[in-house]
Amino acid sequence: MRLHRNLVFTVVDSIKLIFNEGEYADKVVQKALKRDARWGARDRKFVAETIYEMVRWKRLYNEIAGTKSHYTTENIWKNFAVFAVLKGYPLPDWNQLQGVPERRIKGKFDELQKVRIFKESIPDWLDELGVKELGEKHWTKEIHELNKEAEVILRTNTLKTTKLSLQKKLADEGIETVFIDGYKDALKLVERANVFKTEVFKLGFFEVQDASSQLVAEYLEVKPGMRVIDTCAGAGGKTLHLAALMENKGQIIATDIYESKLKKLKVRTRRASVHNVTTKVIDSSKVIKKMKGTADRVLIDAPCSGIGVLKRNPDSKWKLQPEFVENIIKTQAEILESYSQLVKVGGKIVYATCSILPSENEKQVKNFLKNHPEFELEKDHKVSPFKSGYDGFYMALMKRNS
Ligand SMILES: C[S@@+](CC[C@H](N)C(=O)[O-])C[C@H]1O[C@@H](n2cnc3c(N)ncnc32)[C@H](O)[C@@H]1O
Repeated sequence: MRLHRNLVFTVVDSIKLIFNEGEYADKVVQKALKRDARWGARDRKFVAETIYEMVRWKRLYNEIAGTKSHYTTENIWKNFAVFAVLKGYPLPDWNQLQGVPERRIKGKFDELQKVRIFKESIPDWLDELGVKELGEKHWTKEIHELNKEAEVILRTNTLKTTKLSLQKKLADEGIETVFIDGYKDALKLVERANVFKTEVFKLGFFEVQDASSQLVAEYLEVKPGMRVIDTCAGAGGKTLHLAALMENKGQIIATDIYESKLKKLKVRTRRASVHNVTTKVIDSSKVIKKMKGTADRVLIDAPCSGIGVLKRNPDSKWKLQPEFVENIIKTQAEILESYSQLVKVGGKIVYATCSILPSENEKQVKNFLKNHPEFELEKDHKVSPFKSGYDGFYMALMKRNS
């Protein structure tokens, strides 16, 4: 296990882009991986994982290294030194790594394990919010889990193949996967790999989609031939799943306020051979008005804090602000109020988020039901990252009775 100069320099430059230029970690990682075509799988793995680790543990490393959050190149190297020492890399004889206090780093790390904001490397406000919403014991478990690296999960596109056949084809391309109990169409990668390069991806045989997220479309109880509105469709992760569950029969109207996302959705439908989706940009209140009371099923996959998916987006810990969470809670209530009206009498809606905060989840549903006696809650499901090992999600199925 040796540190290679060009890989570490790429990591340092990438951290600058994320923390000083405000770029998104996943985009920066993608760019970094294109830097040298000669890098092998192990080099690429080192670059991607080290960038994510340095983002995830920023506050912990800052505290150990005595660096401030605004980064000079010198400070990034100091944080990198903390990473290298804690991961057990022998330090090379480079100028940037002269005089690294290895014993002090290890001692400080042990000392900080007693303080949650440092141990779990989170901002004060997020820790306070987590404790307030979930209670200290529950929050401590969830945030610990949310700091682990996300596994790669695939959803079989049942319009094109079966899970077993997909597993065999991936194995032929050198990618080992396993089934996961309780997730009908999911395959889990045994080892991280770039699945987007495979032939089976190009053929539309699967989508990358976390296991918890795969529960949402199923929760809506769709059937072939139904008219379904996916109100916050984004780039269509759940739209594609709905289409597969509906066997491409019936109609799905995918809406969002961003046209750019719906364009990506269209590209994905073509690859997945999905034929029953039309898209509509919500650019005025008329779009919603026109569709009132017309749907058998409505999915409201609401915008949220994303606290349930911190594994996947560790930079959200630093980008998210308390004001954003307060505002998004108001937006969710408005969205639920307005889009629930799209369903017919006798039809059903699912309200879902990728958050674990009751304020964004069961409390929203409770408030909505208080003001809407025409709806009843059939069931709801909280997916705990700690208990499941996957993303944190919430979903509630409600029926419109009158
Ligand atoms: C959780 S994401 C959706 C993810 C998507 N359903 C999927 O499975 O890939 C929430 C989406 O809501 C959209 N959004 C935000 N405000 C909205 C609004 N007022 N009406 C409709 N969509 C909205 C965002 O653009 C974002 O794409």
